[in-house]
Order: sequence, then C-alpha cells, then structure tokens
Amino acid sequence: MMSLNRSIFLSNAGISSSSSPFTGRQRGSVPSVPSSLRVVAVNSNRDRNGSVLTETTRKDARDGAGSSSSAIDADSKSTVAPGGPHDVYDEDAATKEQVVTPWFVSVASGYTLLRDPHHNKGLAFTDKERGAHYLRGLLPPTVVSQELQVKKMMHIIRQYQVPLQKYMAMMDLQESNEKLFYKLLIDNVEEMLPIVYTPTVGEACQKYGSIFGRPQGLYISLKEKGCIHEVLRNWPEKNIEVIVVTDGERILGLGDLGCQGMGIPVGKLALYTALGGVRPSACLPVTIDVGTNNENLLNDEYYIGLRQRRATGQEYAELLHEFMSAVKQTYGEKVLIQFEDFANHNAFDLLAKYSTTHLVFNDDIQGTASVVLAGLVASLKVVGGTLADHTFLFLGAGEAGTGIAELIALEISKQTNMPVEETRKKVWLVDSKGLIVSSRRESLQHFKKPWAHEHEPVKTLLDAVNDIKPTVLIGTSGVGRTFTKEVIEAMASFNEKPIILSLSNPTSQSECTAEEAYTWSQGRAIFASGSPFAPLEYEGKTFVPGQANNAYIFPGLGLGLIMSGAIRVHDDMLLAACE
Ligand SMILES: O=C([O-])CC(=O)C(=O)O
Ligand SMILES: [Mg+2]
Repeated sequence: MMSLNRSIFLSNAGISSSSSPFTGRQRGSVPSVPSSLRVVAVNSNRDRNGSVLTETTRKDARDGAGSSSSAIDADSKSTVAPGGPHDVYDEDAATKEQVVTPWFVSVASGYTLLRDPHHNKGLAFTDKERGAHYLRGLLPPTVVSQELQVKKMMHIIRQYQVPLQKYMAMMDLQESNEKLFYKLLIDNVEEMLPIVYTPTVGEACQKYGSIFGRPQGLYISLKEKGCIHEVLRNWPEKNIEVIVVTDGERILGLGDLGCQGMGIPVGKLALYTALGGVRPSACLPVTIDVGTNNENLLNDEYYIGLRQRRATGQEYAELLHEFMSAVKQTYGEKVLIQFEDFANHNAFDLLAKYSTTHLVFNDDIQGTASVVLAGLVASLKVVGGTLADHTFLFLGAGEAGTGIAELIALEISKQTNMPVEETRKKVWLVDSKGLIVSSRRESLQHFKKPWAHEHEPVKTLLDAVNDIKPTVLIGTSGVGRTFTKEVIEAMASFNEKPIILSLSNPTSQSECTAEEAYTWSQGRAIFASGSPFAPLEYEGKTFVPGQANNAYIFPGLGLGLIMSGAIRVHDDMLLAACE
C-alpha cells in the first residue's frame, strides 16, 4: 500500500489555511512513529511517492513524535474529508479545487532513511531496527557496532597521505552518516581537528570549487537581496541556536576566498557540536557572497560564487543589515551569531553596530583574545610575575592583534584598578608601516588609534623588539616567516624565558615554526601557535608546543551563551571564559 518513503498523511484537504499543520485528519495506515526518527511536517508540494518537496516545519525526534501523536488524537475526532480513507496518495484531492495548503508528516524510513545523514546509522542498524524501519534487504546482513565503524573509518582515513583527501572523506561522512562523523571526531579529536579545521580547512577553502560535491550551509548572495527571510526559510532546520557567518574576505591568513570561505563556518560549527555539544541541527553555517576581489577565483572556471568584484559601502551594509534583521526575526533574540573571517574594515564596524542589538561576537577579535589571554595567564606560572609586570609587542594590528591587546589591557586594569587608558601603554603594536606611534595617529584606522603611544617612529619589527624590549612577542599579521632568527635571538637575549606566540593561520602563515622558536632561543621560548605543530626534540629534550587557537574557546563560550539565555555578549564574559 505504501511507498518506500512511508509518508504518513496526518492531514490533507479540508482544513482552513490558518489551521495548525498538526490538526488535520489521519489518512492511510499509520505505523507507530519510530522514536529515533525525525518527523517532518511539510507544506505538501510532493510527488506521487510522497517525497517532500517543500518543508515548513521540522522538529527533532522527541518534539516531532509528540506533535504527531497529538495530530493523530486531533485527527480521530475529525470527519472524513474529500479523498476518502484509502486515498493514501491524495489522488482524489488533486482533481478538486483546493483553497488550502495540504499538510502531511513524513517519517524517513527504508531507502530514504539510509540517505538521511541525520539518522542513517549504516550497518549499525540492529536487526530489530531494520525490521521496524523497513530496511530489510537494503543492507548486507551483518550488524556492525558504531565502535567498529569508527575503527574501520579511521583505518580508511589514515591510509590517505594527503590531508585534503582526509578532509574530503570526513565531509563525505558528515553528509552520509552524521552520528558516525561526530563519534569519530570526538573520539579522535587531536588527530582529526587539523583535518576538519585548521590548517586543512584552509586548503579546502582554496580548492572548494574543485572539490565541491554537495552544497553545505546556506549561501546568501547579492541575488538574494530583498528575500533573505525566505532564503532562511529554505533551510530545513527551524530551531537554530548558533550561526557562524563569513563573507569570505579574510579567510585565515589566506586572504579573499569569496564564496569558497564556506568551509570555515562548516568547520567551526562541527566543533560547536564535537567540542561544545550543541546539536548539529541547531547549527547554521552561512556565507554571504558580495563578490570577490580575488582575480584567480574570478577567472577560475570552477569558482562557485558571484563573478563580480566585492560590493562595498551602502550596498554591502544593506545586505548585511537585511541578513541580521531576518535572522533575529526568524530565530529570535537568543540566536547566537558568530562573525568569522571578515576583513578588518568590516569586522570592527559590524561588531560595533550589532553588539547592542543582537547576540553576536567576533571570533577573530574576541575569541582569539580570550584564548590568548588564557594562555598568557597560564604561562605566568612558568615565567613569573603578574600581567602588569610584562611588556607586550604585536606584529599585526588587525582583528586578532588589537582584540588581544584590548583584552590584556582590560585584565590588567581589572587586576590593578588602573584605568584602561593607562594599562594600554603596556602594549605595543607593529603594522605594515612600522611601530604604531603617536605621530602616525591621524592616518591610522580607528581601531589602531588607542595603541598610538609616544615614541619616535620605528620601521622594522627587529628595531621595535630592540627598542621596546618586550617580554611577550605575539604574531597576528597573517604573514608567514616574519619572526626571523634575528627577532627570536633578540627576544632571547633580554628574556630568560621569552613568550613567543605565532598565531597566524594556516601553518604556511605562521610567523615562525615551533622548531625555529625553540632552536633560535636555545630551548628557552614559551611557544604557542595558531596552527598545530608536532612535538619535537631539541638537545635531548622533548618540547610540546601549545596551540593558541580560538577553537579552544568559542565552542564553550557559545555553549555558555546559549545555555544561559544571554541576549548580548559583554567583555566580562570574555574575561570569565579566559579564566
Ligand atoms: O580558524 C582558525 O583556525 C582561527 C581563526 O579564527 C583564524 O585564523 O581566522
Ligand atoms: Mg577566524
């Protein structure tokens, strides 16, 4: 009687358009709703097999099962409407004038279930489940535990020599068996983090057009201007708790990758689930495509984004504003929006503009700041003194550099009761034009101005190191190999234990390698980097480099924001997170 896709028609014609989708009449035979399955209420534009074409409401298993049983209860009271009790496929109604939208609830089972990444378990379906969910014959007879599936998948992944191949295998797994993907990621986090996240995700974004298989996340381009609200409704999940959004203009330290930046929100949100425990269905990766200024991509036949130069000014601001408004309208005030990898010129303005109206934080400014301050506080146990006893020099005065600088100044101010205007003087920044000093103030971008202290102009990093004599050197420039031998040796000449942080990502953009930091400082550096470096031997001693990447804080910070029901992010939350 029923097709493989056992759609259960809980309601059909004869209800007014204002009726709830769950108040209609049951049609056809209704198997009990397997509790492990997702119940989908759809706006019925469906084909003869009951396949869903348009979806309006989707709930996770518990909610859905509850809704469907109340629907069945309500239904049992209703009278038989046109179509008849055995008109399983709603064929009669097709010949009638229909003034209302028909609704039905679809339970994925059988062939469809095996292709639903949220619920597919592959060979881990037990015999009982195979019977209950119409899977008999669709799988080979063996039943395999999830543990064995993980073992097998890890064996396959470890055989790939190229990290990008491992990345693609992981993305395939996420798209076919989400439970196994997360189990594998959680159980093998040290090994798999560098694959689904930094550094491999950077290469994946660079090649996204060529490796592009199934679309992931939600793409909002200039073409969607005026209808972003409807675009959000096309996303199958409705109970969104966290959005990671990029416009792809500054992907890691790799520059403008346009629409191909999508790998970043996808990777970040995988960590929200694997490390923060947020349900995958509550996570929405978004890429805003306003064009790209990357000529290589504009000329790449496989490029997936808009082929135009970036929209700026009012056109950009309007699209972003429509997006921010539509998100709040659709998901409410408590949805968390994480800004990721925007270029400096937009990142600070967007954060300032929306931090008073939305639950937002910028991961590159605030997430990185929290994790680095946490690392600095921890390293004081080794180097001694309080934060206020140290002098900080940054190479790079963008989002990460000024974000970390400000949080350090705030923390010192909190510890010493000195005004933040004073504590900022412990922190110096070098940008592409040299040390940021007061004589440059007029020409500086606004986010650099608080760091323009009294000092004569200094052109190079090495001169700045020798002049300022910092105890802590932090690289946030996005430019690789800028902590030269001379720079590290200078740091080691006036510090017993120089703290050296090479934070730029991916590995190719790191200011120096772990090996360089340890060998050039004769094993005295306290070192951490944004991208992971393997432990190494130096003069018979094993050095284990730290990783100071915002991945160590945003999943927990985000979870805290969601769980507490916060509607705004404040600096003291960042300080608490870093503690
Ligand atoms: O994604 C990462 O590894 C850290 C980060 O936010 C960035 O480098 O932009
Ligand atoms: Mg980032």
